[in-house]
Amino acid sequence: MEFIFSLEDIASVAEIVVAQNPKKVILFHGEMGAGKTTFIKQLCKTLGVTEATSSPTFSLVNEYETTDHQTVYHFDFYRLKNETEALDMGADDYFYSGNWCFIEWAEQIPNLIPDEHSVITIEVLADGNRKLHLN
Ligand SMILES: Nc1ncnc2c1ncn2[C@@H]1O[C@H](COP(=O)(O)OP(=O)(O)OP(=O)(O)O)[C@@H](O)[C@H]1O
Repeated sequence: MEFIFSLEDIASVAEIVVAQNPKKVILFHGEMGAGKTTFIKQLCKTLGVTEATSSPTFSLVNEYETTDHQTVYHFDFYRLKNETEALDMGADDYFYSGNWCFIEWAEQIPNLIPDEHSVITIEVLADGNRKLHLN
């Protein structure tokens, strides 16, 4: 499933993505600045996170609660040194907890990703719009 969208349409794209019943562990692929964090923030809103969301670039993970008491974890492994560091912060426990796990730079932890996951790839188009692919 593929969408082309700007920031104006991001909420409707996030709604469609959630309606597709993706796996709860979702890997986000895309170059720096592609819009991974922006889309994850929107997904959080769509799921019912009301508090402000920010990038977990330094903390590795941020945790949010939705109004209907679902838990959402947002990971950014860009600065991770090795997979051991991810195990030390309890990555396994998070990934198999049954909660939403949105993971940026999962390429850094190839051996820790559960088999059951979805992938969202975001690409920047020449006109500045984004192309999102869900599988
Ligand atoms: N769908 C979109 N249409 C237009 N601009 C967008 C879209 N999504 C994000 N942007 C813009 O792209 C910029 C980078 O977005 P963002 O920080 O989410 O990228 P990222 O992929 O998370 O980057 P990084 O890997 O550095 O964390 C922001 O200025 C944001 O407003």
